[in-house]
Amino acid sequence: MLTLRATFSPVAHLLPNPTEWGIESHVSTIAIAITTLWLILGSGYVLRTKKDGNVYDLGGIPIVTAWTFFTKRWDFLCGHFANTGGRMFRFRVMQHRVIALTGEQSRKIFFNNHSLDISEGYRILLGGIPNLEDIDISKEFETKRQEEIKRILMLFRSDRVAEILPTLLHDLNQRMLGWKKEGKMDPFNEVYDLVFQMTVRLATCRELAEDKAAVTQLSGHYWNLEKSGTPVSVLLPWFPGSAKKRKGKATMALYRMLGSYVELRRNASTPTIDTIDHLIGQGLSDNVVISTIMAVVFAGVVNTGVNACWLLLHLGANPTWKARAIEEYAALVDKHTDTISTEPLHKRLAAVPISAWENELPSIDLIIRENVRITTPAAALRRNLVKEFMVDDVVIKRGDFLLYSMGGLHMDPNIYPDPSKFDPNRYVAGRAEDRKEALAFVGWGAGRHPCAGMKIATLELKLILALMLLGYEYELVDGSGKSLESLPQPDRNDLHHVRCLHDRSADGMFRLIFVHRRVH
Ligand code: HEM
Repeated sequence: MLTLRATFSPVAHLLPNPTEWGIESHVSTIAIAITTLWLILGSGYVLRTKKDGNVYDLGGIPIVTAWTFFTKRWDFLCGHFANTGGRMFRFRVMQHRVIALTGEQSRKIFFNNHSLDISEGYRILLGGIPNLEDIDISKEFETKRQEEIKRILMLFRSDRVAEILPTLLHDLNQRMLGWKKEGKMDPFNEVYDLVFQMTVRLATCRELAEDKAAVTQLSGHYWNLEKSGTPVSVLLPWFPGSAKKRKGKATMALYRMLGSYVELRRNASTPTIDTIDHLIGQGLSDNVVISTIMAVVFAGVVNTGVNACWLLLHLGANPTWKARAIEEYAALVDKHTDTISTEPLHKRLAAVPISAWENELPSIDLIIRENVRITTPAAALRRNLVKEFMVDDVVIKRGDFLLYSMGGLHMDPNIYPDPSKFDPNRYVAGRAEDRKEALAFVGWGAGRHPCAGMKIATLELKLILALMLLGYEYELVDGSGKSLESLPQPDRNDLHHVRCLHDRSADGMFRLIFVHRRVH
């Protein structure tokens, strides 16, 4: 008679035979326990973290080891660098090998090596950016990256930005009027909305930017896509789960929506200075126009949103720097506009020339630099697409992925003492902490891929800050309305919003909100 033992499982022969239930079953149970323990200890030994020359191979079952890389990236990097004594380490994301670099020499290679591709790194390891294969027109979208970067730089040339400046300020003012004269707000929602509005104005056309419902709809598709990079969708990209479907749907919805505005502008009788018209005017196909808009939106919204929020938070918690910033803005307005003007603030700010915004706000430049340092996300990603090379005697094969923890660099106490402290004076002559090592500050990228939006993002931040500091009084309070004693740290695992650590207190209320009162 066949029993349960008649299977091909290697542990099946250890299973108790129901007909022999009794003393023998105890023996078998013990045998199972011993085998399981042996398997756990054995696999733990085989899969343990091992040093191989100058690099550590992370142990464990690859999918399990890599899981927190997707769910808690900051903790993943800090934890493994702590365990390896700050040395380079390797792990697997499915079939891919990922090497986490550290140190000055590796950093120089990471940011400068010509074999390393930036798009592939983010496309495969991040997932939450539009994968144009999802809408099956990838070939048409394969425009060369360099051409795209050139187009983006051209879009934000000073003369174009000067023309659009009054409209940007008008948009911000309109949105801020929605906050009422005084009240409370969650900066991580409201300030993000300001940034999204500016991005739409900068990247598309008037018909879209001035239709609030359409901007909200676009923002919904954007966030659906941004958040679709779940561990399952990245680790198992072929798995037809809800994240994959959501991503495909959001990509299609974004593409269709932007496409309808490109068509609208293509059929318009008179061209305007708006971005879509500018791109159409260069003879580009609809798909290239749409991919350029998407590149601007995806490169810009999160980074600029995070920085706009945290600038206001840091200044809210640092009265000395806030007072200095207000003084600098007031001097700018006095110098460039009519001092007895009764025009509303946003109109007076619109009269300040771009060159003054760029060159006459030195303290605010320090404040922004410090803010970018503290909020820089966990890691930059690359893929070696060309030929094998070495980093610190470790072979980087063709196809390998590399990551560099920009956040770790910016929080390194050997470079930036007391790194969590908001201290814009770190950069002034005499201290110059950001020059202690090569590329010690990478908040705007470095080497082969510096941020193509640095100038426009800095201007956006300065505009929001000017309207908030000159137009409002605000303070930071907790959910029960009490002034905050100290500013919580940014949650660097939260790649989308970088909200505060422990954002909600035990009673579910936000730990941090703004109480604001409009004064101008
Ligand atoms: C405060 C806001 C911003 C910050 C802190 C920021 C930061 C960065 C950083 C650190 C990189 C380098 C990433 C890497 O090396 O892997 C980068 C690249 C880039 N950024 Fe920004 N960025 C901001 C806003 C923007 C905006 C508004 C745009 C769009 C106009 C933009 C466009 C780009 C592009 C296109 C690249 C890639 C450049 C290349 O591939 O060569 N960024 N940014």
